[in-house]
Order: sequence, then structure tokens, then C-alpha cells
Amino acid sequence: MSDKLNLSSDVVIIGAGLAGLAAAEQLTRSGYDVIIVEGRDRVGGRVKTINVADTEVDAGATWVGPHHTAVRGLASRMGVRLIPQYHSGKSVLSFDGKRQDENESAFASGLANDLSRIALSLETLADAVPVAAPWEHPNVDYLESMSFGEWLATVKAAEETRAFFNVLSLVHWGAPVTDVSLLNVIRYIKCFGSLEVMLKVEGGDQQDRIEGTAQGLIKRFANSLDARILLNAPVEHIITNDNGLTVQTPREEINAQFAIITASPAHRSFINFTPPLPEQYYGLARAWRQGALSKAFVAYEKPFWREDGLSGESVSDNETVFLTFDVSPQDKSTGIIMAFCDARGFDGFNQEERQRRVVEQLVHLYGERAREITDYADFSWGNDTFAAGGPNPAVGPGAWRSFGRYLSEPVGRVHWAGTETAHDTSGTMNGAILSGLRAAEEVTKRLGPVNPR
Ligand SMILES: Cc1cc2nc3c(=O)[nH]c(=O)nc-3n(C[C@H](O)[C@H](O)[C@H](O)COP(=O)(O)OP(=O)(O)OC[C@H]3O[C@@H](n4cnc5c(N)ncnc54)[C@H](O)[C@@H]3O)c2cc1C
Repeated sequence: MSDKLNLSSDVVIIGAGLAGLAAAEQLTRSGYDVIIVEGRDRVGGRVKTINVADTEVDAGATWVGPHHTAVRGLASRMGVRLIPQYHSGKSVLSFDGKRQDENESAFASGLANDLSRIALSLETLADAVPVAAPWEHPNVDYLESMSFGEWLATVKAAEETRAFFNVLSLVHWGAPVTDVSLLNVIRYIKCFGSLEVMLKVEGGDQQDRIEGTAQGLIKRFANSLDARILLNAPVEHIITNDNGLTVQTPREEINAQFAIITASPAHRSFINFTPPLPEQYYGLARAWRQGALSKAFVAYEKPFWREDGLSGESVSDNETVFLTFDVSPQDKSTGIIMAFCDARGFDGFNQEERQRRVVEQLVHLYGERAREITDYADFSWGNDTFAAGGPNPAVGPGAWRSFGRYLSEPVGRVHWAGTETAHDTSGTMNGAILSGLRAAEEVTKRLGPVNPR
């Protein structure tokens, strides 16, 4: 007999990120018994709080766009405020080591025209993508034949335009333009609404932050649920038979009718399935390689860049820091720059070297005062000890056509959720919630009615 703790529920949810918690809320409200199993020692998944200068900051997801109604609704129910992303003043651009303020003419002329030309082509391509079934696109062979980088070369994008879109690629897929397929990029743009929405602060995806951090919101959400949450419980094995399934972690064995797996597609393959999943599901896990992205937070006595008329926003082709934002607390008790760092020029170095690289680039962008730091913290999602990678999969050429249809198609008693399986706002916290609700609805239909709580 196994010495594991035996538990049972109607549904087991794997993953205590937003998708898992949203699915659990929906199912428990309908009267079902739910257990959530989470491999990490915390809830939140790709949402995580770290500390810099005694201030909590978002190492993972940060922003909520105006159209992210599921997150907005959740925040409002949990009594958590959204605060506007600081966006006053000029941003800074730095390509090939040449720093300039946003509205200086060198950028405004040639590059702006080329950027608009490429952006328009992308938007036009995105318009025609059937987001729920991109493999049905009439030109799927062409769109899946090349990476985003190859397409940029085909349309003769200027070097700086390519560098600009590389920043977009790094921040969304944690990988350069050479690693993601053209179809993946345009589908993602359609899921977000438009390229403009993806890039904008006011009226766009970077409009608001969650007061007290996104993980603060998720902790409240988790505490409000009428479901058991097991932490430090990595699911190793799922055994299905005619009557139900058994989910095994190193310490627990949980019997249930159905499972909802919210792990990102690449992490699904770390679970052993008996009977095995159909072959295509392993192909999917291989092809949905999780990108890598890191964030550094540099604290100062005050947000000094504001005195120079700067917003703290910057875009660079620097090999370490490619994007910055001002995430200082609203009371300006300290100044904090959040720097998105390219894993390739960051993750392999020790903390001293990572900090040196980040601060040097901030000095380049904001002047010598950027050297006078009061604190520093960083987090590398690609180096995380469990379910490493982030923020989204770097889906390469051919992957959507071969495996896309298996993202959310249930296998027996196993259903799939997670932001990657959403059609609307896929790749965001909002998409995660929507995917959890969709999977809960699928399972509810199969379980049949019980008395709602
Ligand atoms: C650096 C970064 C910045 C981001 N910025 C934003 C942003 O500004 N705005 C925005 O909306 N989104 C942003 N995102 C994306 C957002 O965080 C995700 O889309 C969302 O949180 C995904 O939620 P999820 O529940 O689908 O997946 P996850 O949060 O990944 O949850 C899945 C859970 O499953 C667990 N798990 C995996 N395998 C197992 C197993 N075998 N057993 C048990 N548990 C397992 C994982 O530990 C994880 O907790 C960002 C992400 C990152 C990394």
C-alpha cells in the first residue's frame, strides 16, 4: 500500500496561477469539490512579488489594459485598486549606442515611416487570422514557412525597425524575432486587439498596474476560494481509468473525476500520463518552448529622471536592458526603474555582473545620477527552479499548423487551461482567467448538475 496521503475531489486542478484559481472559483460556486495542486511553494505562477528598497514590485505580470475586463472585475471584487502606469514626459530611444529623446528628429523621420509601414503590414496580416483555428488560414503554408525575423528581411525592414520589433518579441515571447513564427506573431496581435494596443500605455496594455502588486491580488483571490490548495505538490503522474483518474505528487494521491491542467504547454510534458497522451500532445509540448525573460529593479532616493522631463520609459537594442519603465510608488517615497532584460545577456552572469550591466545602461539612458542607486533586485524566469520560462512560448515556424489544435482539446478526463489556450488576450493574466472559466465550463457539462453553493 502507498504511504501517500489519500485525498479525493470531483476535480483536481493542476496549477495555482490565475487560470487554475479562476477554474476553481467557477467549479466550487457550482457546488463541486475541488483540490488545486501547485508545484511551487506559492500561488501565482507567472505572477510573483519581489522586494526592492522595502517596496513590493512585480517580478512577473504587471499591467492591466482597459479591455482586460476579467482582471479588472477580479480586482474590483477583491477590493484591490488599479493605479495608472507613470507615463508623463519624454521616453528615450537608444539604437546602436546612440541615445536620443523620443521627439528628436533623427528618429521621427526615416525610422518612423519604416516602422509605420511594417506595423501596417502586420496589422493587415493579423486582421485575417482566425484566432481559434489559425491553421485554417488560407495562407497558412506561407505564414508558417518563416520566422518573424525572416519575414522582416523579406519586407526589407530597416535595421532599426527590426531592432524595435526584436524588443517586442523579447518582451512578449522571451525570444528574438528569429525564434517565433510569423503566424504566431500575427495571431498574438489579433488576440491582443491590435499592435497599437500592445504598444501603448494610456489606452493600451500598459495602462494600469495593480496596487500592492499582482501577486497581492492573487493571494486575496486564493484565500477567498472554497477549495483546498496544496503547495509544494508537483504533479508527477496522472493515471486514468474508466471510473476516474488519480493524480500523484511526491506526497499525495488524489482521486477525482476530472483534471484541469493549467501548466504551460511545455511543462505539460513533465507529467507522466498512463495511458500516454496521443503523440501530437508531446509534439505540442516540444514546439511550445517557453521563452526566457528577466526583470531588474533599480531603486533611487527619488525618481530623478522626472525632473529632466523623462518618463522613465526607454527602448534600446542593448544586449542586456531593452526596455525600462518607471514603477515608483505613487507617494514617490523612492524612485524605481523596472528594466526588462534579455535572458541571453543577463541570466548567465552572477548578481554583481548583472547589476553592473543594468546600471551602466541606465547611466547611458538617464545620465550619471543613475549610478547613485539605493537598492537593486532582479528575477530571471528562465532560471526559476520550477516551471522555468516566461512570459509566453516562443512558437516557431510550422508549430501552429502541426500542433495548434491540441492546445485545448481534452484527452479523456483531462482538460486543458492556461493563458496559452485562450483566444482573447492570450498571453496575459486576462487570458489566463478566461481560459480557466472555459475549462471549468467544459468539466461542468460533463459532471452534470449539483446544488450550487
Ligand atoms: C516577466 C513577465 C511579465 C509579464 N507581464 C505581464 C503583464 O504585464 N500583464 C499581463 O497580463 N501578463 C503578463 N505576463 C503574463 C502572465 O503572467 C501570464 O499570462 C499569466 O500569469 C499566466 O497564468 P496561467 O495561470 O495561465 O499560468 P501560470 O501562471 O504559469 O500558472 C501555471 C501554474 O502551474 C504550475 N505547474 C506547472 N507544472 C506543474 C506540475 N507538474 N504540478 C503542479 N503544478 C504545476 C506552475 O508552477 C504555475 O504556478 C507576464 C509574464 C512574465 C513572466
